[in-house]
Amino acid sequence: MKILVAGRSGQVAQSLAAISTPDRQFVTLGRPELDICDPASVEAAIRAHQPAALINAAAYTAVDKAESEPEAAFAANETGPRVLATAAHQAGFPILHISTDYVFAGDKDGFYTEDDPVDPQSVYGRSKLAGERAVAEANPNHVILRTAWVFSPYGNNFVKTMLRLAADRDTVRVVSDQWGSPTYAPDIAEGLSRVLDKALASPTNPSWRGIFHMTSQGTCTWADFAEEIFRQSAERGGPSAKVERITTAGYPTPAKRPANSRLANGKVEAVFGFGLPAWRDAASAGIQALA
Ligand SMILES: NC(=O)C1=CN([C@@H]2O[C@H](COP(=O)(O)OP(=O)(O)OC[C@H]3O[C@@H](n4cnc5c(N)ncnc54)[C@H](O)[C@@H]3O)[C@@H](O)[C@H]2O)C=CC1
Repeated sequence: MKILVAGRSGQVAQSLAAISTPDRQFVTLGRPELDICDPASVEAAIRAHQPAALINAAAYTAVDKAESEPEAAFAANETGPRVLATAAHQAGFPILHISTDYVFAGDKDGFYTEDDPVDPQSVYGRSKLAGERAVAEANPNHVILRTAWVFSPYGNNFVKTMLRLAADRDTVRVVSDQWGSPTYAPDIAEGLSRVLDKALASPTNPSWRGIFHMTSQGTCTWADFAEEIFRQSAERGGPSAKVERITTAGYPTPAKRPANSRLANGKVEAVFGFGLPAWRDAASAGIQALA
């Protein structure tokens, strides 16, 4: 069985490609042959591969750059998901779509559930929220999985940045007033595959449709995450640095980040019967893969 994955070079797309088996082949496609904003290229990919489902792992993820490029962000994060969901609906199969903690304002005291009101504070967050709505409108057969703080052996991410910085400095300044769950893209890929099991086995069951939160277990600040990365890296003889804890105000960025990105995972556990590993175990797997 083939599963079409939009986005070939991204962290989640490459993690899906890595767990392909002869029984479940994740066919990852990206530009130029598959542009999610171009209906003709999406329809051609579906005709060529005859997949059983579609996963959208493509997105515009440059959070700060999005503030000055809203059209590009909305094209990839709203138009593209609508094109994919429409094509999947016409072909009669489900779409799994990935979204983000940035749909929330980040000012809640406690974990965000799927029922909490959204209130994105950045262009990226607004474009991702528009994408969630576009997918839900275009294809009732959808699962939208919101995740956060993604890292992996692939592409650019926080773990790689910390290890690179530690290679040539003693101290790294990291914000310590934003909370979330560092989530390992290979764990997201396993989670998507578990979701697919149910979605494909009982395609008419409405309980698996809708929005779900899926992050690592446990929460921390970016500074905590950096300290754990350096502790584990040092244990393996890799680069390490001291973390200087700073506030968000001390590290101004064009896009506002949610102070609280803690997502409650109870719904995905109840409906799909799994949870992702704890973030420290995820960090360990990531550092081992990079070593
Ligand atoms: N990176 C993170 O920390 C987080 C990511 N997410 C979401 O997770 C999903 C996967 O993220 P990552 O794997 O980290 O993203 P990534 O930035 O590593 O990969 C995105 C991929 O999409 C491709 N792409 C962009 N526009 C395209 C188009 N028009 N046609 C085809 N491909 C296109 C890019 O070339 C890139 O390969 C995204 O939906 C993202 O919004 C959610 C929360 C946090």
